[in-house]
Amino acid sequence: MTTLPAGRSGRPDPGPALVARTVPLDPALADDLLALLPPGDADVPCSWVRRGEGLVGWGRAAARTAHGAQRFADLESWWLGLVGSAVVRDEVDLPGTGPIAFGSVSYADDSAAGGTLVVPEVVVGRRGDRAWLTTARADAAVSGVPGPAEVRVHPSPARPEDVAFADGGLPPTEWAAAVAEAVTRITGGALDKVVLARDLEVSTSAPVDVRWLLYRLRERYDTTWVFAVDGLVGATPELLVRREKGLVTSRVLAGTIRPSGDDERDMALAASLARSSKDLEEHEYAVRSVADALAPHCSSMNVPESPFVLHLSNVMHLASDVTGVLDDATSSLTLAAALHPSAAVCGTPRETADAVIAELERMDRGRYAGPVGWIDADGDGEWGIALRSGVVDREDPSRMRIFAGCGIVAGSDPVDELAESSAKLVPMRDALTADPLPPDGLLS
Ligand SMILES: C=C(O[C@@H]1C=C(C(=O)O)C=C[C@H]1O)C(=O)O
Repeated sequence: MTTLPAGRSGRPDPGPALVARTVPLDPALADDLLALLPPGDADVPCSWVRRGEGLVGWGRAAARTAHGAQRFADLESWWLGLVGSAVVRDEVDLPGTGPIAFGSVSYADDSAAGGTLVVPEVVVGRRGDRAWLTTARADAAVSGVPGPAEVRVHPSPARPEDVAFADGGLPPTEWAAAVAEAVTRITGGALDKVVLARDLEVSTSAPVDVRWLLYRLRERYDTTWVFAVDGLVGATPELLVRREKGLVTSRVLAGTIRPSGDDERDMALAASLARSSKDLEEHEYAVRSVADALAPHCSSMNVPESPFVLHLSNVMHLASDVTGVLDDATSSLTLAAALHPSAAVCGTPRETADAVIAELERMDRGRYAGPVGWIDADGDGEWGIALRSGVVDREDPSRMRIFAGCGIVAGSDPVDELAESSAKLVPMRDALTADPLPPDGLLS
C-alpha cells in the first residue's frame, strides 16, 4: 500500500485534493475490459487496451487542457501537483495502479486541439492474471465512491448508420501532387524525409458511439494499442515510449507495404520490405530520431541494427524495438515530449520537415500523430503515437475526421503513397462501416 504525502510546493494549484483508492478485482470481472465502458458522450470512454490487457476508464474526477509549445510541461506540472497533494490508498501497487491520467496531445505546437489529461472516476486495469479497480474523486466530501458493483458488462453499442466519407483538407489528387512536390524538395537537397498526412470527413446519422469503434478495432487489430481519450479513438501499432520501473521501450515503425492476402506471396513481400533500400532508409531516420532523443535520459541503450517485419491485417511495417535503462527521473509524459515528433510522423531534419508539413498538408493534424496514452503517480506510463485514428467532432458528434500519413523519401512514388495512405485508413473506415467479423475474428 502506498500513501503519498500531501502538499508539494511550487506547483500550480490543482484544485481540491484528489482521493484515489485501488483495490484488487476478480480477474473474471475484467475479462473484457471494453465491455465495462458505460454508454455516454464521445469524451467519456478512456481506453488503452492491447491483447485483453491494459486500462479502461470513465467519468471525470479531474482534467486539464493546455495549448502551445509549453503544453507538455503545463500538463506535467499539473499532474505532479495533483498527485503530490493526493490521498492515495493503493492495495495492488503495479504500474498503472493508484491514480492515473489518460492523455492525448496535439501534433503541432500551434494546434487549436492542444493537449488534455483526464483522470477518470473509475479505472479498471488488467495485467496478466491480475486485475484492479481504481476510483478517484477530486472532492473528498463526496460520498458514495463507486465500488466493484459498478464494474459490469454493458450491452453492445449500436453501430453507426448511414456513414458517408468526403475529402478532407486535400482531395486525393492534390495530396498526391503535394507528395510529388515533397519528393522534388528532397531530391533538391532541402531535406531527407517528410511525413505527409491526409484526412477524410465522416458523417453519420447519429452521434458516433466510440465504444463501437473500439470493439471493432480490437476485433481486427488485437496486437495494436486500442485507445480512446476525449473523443480521439484509434488502434496504433506504434509505441512512442513505455516507462516502467526504470526501463524505457519504444517501438519505431517506418517503411510500409500492403499485404496481398496470399500467405506465400506476403512472405516474399515481407522479405522484399526487409531488403528495400528506400524503406530501410526511411526506417533508419525514424530509429535514429528516437535513439537520439532517449540517449540523454539513459545510462545504456539497445538499438537494434536491423528491423523486423510487423504484420497487421491492413499493412506490414519495418519495426525496431529500442530499449534503455533510465538514469534520471523523467516521467513517461516528458519522455514522450522529448521524442515527439519522431521522424516516423515528422521527418528529417525535424524543423525543415515540420515547415514542409505545415506548407504542403494544408490541414491541422489536431491530436492525430501526437502522443496518446496514460501516466501514473510514479511517472510510469505508456504513450503511443495516435495513428490509424479519428476524432469525434465536439460540436457535432455525428461527424468525425479520420487520418493517415506516409513517410516520403527521395524514392517515393506519389501514386504508391496514395495507395499506402488508403491502406492506413482501412482500420477506421472498416470500424465505421464494415459488417461484424466472424466470431473467430479472422479475415475472410
Ligand atoms: C503516419 C502514419 O504512419 C507512420 C508512417 C509509416 C510509413 O510511412 O511507412 C509507418 C508507420 C508510421 O510510423 C500513419 O499511419 O498515419
